[in-house]
Amino acid sequence: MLASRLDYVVYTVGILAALRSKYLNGASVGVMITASHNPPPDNGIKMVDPTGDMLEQSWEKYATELANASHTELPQTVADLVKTLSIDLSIPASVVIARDSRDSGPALLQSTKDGISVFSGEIADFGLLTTPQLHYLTRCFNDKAFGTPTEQGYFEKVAASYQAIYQLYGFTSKRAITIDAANGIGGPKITDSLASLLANEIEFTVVNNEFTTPEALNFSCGADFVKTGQKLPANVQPSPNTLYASFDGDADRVVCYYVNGIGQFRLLDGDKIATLLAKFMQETLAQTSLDITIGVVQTAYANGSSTDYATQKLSLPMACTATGVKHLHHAAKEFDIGIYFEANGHGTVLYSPETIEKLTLFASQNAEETKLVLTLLHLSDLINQTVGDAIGDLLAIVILCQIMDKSPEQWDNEYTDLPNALDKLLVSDRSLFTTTDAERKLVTPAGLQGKIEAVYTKYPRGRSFVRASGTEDAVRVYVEAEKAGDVASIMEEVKKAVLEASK
Ligand SMILES: CC(=O)N[C@H]1[C@@H](OP(=O)(O)O)O[C@H](CO)[C@@H](O)[C@@H]1O
Ligand SMILES: [Mg+2]
Repeated sequence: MLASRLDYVVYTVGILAALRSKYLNGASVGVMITASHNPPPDNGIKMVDPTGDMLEQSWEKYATELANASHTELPQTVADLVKTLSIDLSIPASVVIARDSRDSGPALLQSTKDGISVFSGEIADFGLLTTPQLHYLTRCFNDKAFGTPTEQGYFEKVAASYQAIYQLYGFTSKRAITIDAANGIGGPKITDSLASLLANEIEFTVVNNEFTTPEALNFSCGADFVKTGQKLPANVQPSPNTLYASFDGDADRVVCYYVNGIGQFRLLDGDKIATLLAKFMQETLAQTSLDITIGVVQTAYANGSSTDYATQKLSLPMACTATGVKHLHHAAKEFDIGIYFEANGHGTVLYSPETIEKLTLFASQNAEETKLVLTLLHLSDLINQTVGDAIGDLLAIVILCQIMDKSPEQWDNEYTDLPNALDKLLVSDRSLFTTTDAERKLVTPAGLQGKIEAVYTKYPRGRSFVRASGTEDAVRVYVEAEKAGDVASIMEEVKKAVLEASK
C-alpha cells in the first residue's frame, strides 16, 4: 500500500505485536517494515513469530480487525481481542523491529513503536536490516542456541559456515559473484559487512547499490524485474557463462542468470535453485549411510519441466501448495530435509530437528563420509532456517557450484524450462475468483475452469491457471507450453475468457 496511508495500520500492528508477545508468555516477536520488490512510494509490514517463522495464520484476522477499526472503535476492539484470547496483560511484551531502506521507513517504524508502547512493550530496534536478518534475530532472542542475537552474530554464522565448507574441500581459489542489489538493503549488508568476512573466499561485486537514493529502489533492477521481464537488470554488462544474481528490495528473494556463448540471457530462477540444491543433497546423502529423506515443495507457478525433473529424474517426493511462502514453509516441515522455492526466488531448505540431531551425532571412520555429513550440517547454518534469505541462498549456490564444479551453463542444462508467461488482469471484483487444488483450478466463476482447460489442452504440454492475487488488486494468469508461440495464443484466449466471465 502507499506508505502515506499506512501510519494507522502499522500502529495497530504494533499493538498486535505486543499482544502476541504477551499471549506467548513474553516470547519476543518480530516486526519488519518493508514492501519488498514493490515501488518506492509503497510500504508494508510483516509480523514474525518467536521461532522466526511468519505469523501464525490464525492471527492474520486479528491484524485485519485492528487495522479496520476506526480510531474511536480501536480501544474496544483491542479490549475484545484481549478478552477473546484471554491475554494476561501483566506479562511483559518484547518486540524486535527493523525496516528496509525506503524513505517512509523511519516514520512508519516510529508509529509501530508507538503501538507497541501502548502496552509498554520492550523494543529492540535494529534499524536497517534485510527481512531474513530480522527473522534470524527474532529466533535468536528466543533460542540462544540458534545464534547470537546481534547483526554481527548473523554475519558470523553465515561466514563461518561458508568457510567451514570451503575448508572441508580444501579450496584455495576465490569464486566471483556479481549481485544486483535492487538498490535495496541487501547491497550494503554485503559491501559493508559480509564481503570483508569472506574476503579470502569470494570476490563480491555489487551493482545497483544506491540504497540511499529511495527512488532508485527496484527501478529497472532486482529479482522481480529480472524474473518477470526475463531480462538483464540495468548496470549489468555480462561476460559469457559467468554467474550473476539479483536480490529484491528486502533481500528475501534471489534469482541467478548468465548469458551463454551466443549472447542469450538465461534465467536460473527459484525452480533451478531448488533443483540444484536437491540434486546436490540427494547425491551427497546417497554416499553416506544416513537414512534421511528429501522433499521438494513448489507452487503452481513452478515450471512444468522442473517438476518433471524433480519427480522423474531425481525421483524425489514433491508437494504443491498455494502461493505464498507461509504455505510452502509449512509443507517443507513435513520432510527430513524440505527444499522449498517459489519460481520467483523466495525459498530455503529446512532441516527437521531430528535431521540436525542425526547429522550432529554422526560418527564414522571414513573421512570422505564425515566430510559429506559435515557439509550438510554446515549448509543448515548457511541457509536460513527461518525464512528464504537471498544472502544465504546465494552463498549456498556459489559453494555448491564450486563443489560440483558446475558452470552456470552446466547447472542450467540439467533441464530446459518450458516457455511460459505470467500476466495480470484488472477485474471489477477479484474475490469472485475462488480456487481449489493448491490454486491450480478455479471453482468460480462457474464454467470458467472448463473454458481454460479447453484452450490449453489444444497445445502440446499446454498448461494454464488463473487465480486472484493475494497482494495486488488483480487476477493473475499463468501459461506454459512446449512452443513460445503457443504460450502467446493460450494467453490471449484465456485472458479473453477471464474478462468475459468477470463482466
Ligand atoms: C506469482 C507471484 O510471483 N506471486 C507472488 C505474490 O503473491 P500474489 O498472491 O500472487 O500476489 O507476492 C507474494 C509475496 O511477496 C509472493 O510470495 C508470490 O510468489
Ligand atoms: Mg522480498
